[in-house]
Amino acid sequence: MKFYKYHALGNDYLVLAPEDLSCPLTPELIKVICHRNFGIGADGILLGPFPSQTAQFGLRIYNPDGSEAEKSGNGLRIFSRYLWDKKLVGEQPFSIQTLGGLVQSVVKDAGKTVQVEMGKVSFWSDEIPIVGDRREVIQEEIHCGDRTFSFCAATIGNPHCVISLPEITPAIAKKYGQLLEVHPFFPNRTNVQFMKVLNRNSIQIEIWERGAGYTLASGSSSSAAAAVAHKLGLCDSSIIVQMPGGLISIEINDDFMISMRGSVTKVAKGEMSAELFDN
Ligand SMILES: N[C@@H](CCC[C@H](N)C(=O)O)C(=O)O
Repeated sequence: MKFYKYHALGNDYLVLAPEDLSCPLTPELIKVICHRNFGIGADGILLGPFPSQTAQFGLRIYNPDGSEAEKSGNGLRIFSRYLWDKKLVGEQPFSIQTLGGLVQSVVKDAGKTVQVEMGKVSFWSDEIPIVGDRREVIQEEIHCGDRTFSFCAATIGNPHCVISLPEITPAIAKKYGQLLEVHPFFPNRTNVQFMKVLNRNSIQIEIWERGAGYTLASGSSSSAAAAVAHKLGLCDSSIIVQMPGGLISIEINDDFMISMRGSVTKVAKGEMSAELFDN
């Protein structure tokens, strides 16, 4: 089975074309393919393009635990670059349908940069989803292990839990991220971001991704964390998000529509061995 590998700031994805699948992409198969020792290794799989009734291209996004994600910012930049590499798109904007909604994408700088109109961030509990009465989830308390955090919840198609702290570390994201991902507040689990506001136009985040664990960067996490910083009045509408893997630029309009811009790097193309699927 043919595969293409890309990374967006160290968040790595495999792109598989539906017509290249030699068997159904089951959760078990996804786990093996994404495994860093027993497979190729990836933070997720992008399966597409599919025909779509509403967009030029349809995309399915899978986490390395085999679950399906509604949206992925880095995944969308990577998939856009893949479409550009395949000469299916050029310099003009194009649309992609995900389970988490329709986005507009444009490839720039000879494929090195992609800008995605990611859609709208909502803080409404029923849209995220998060348990309890319908409300915008802003600075509520959540108990987790030996800590109680103040958090905001948001969705940009996929769910996010954003915690603002004076200092953040990878260790904090790893220790509490895995507990918050499966916290009973979030019926569909959640992505988690620990955020440090640096100034009116920049934040730093550490990320724990639903279904993937600790990652070096995330586009939907950048969008959600920047939207929270803006909603809380801590940042303006143009925000640089610093992550261990690098920087993403976020622009937020008055309706919390998000424009995300960042780099993509092509890593490899190859052929998976049938032996990989033996067990
Ligand atoms: N890496 C992604 C997010 C991928 C999906 C996420 N793990 C989820 O389950 O929602 C990004 O760049 O946004």
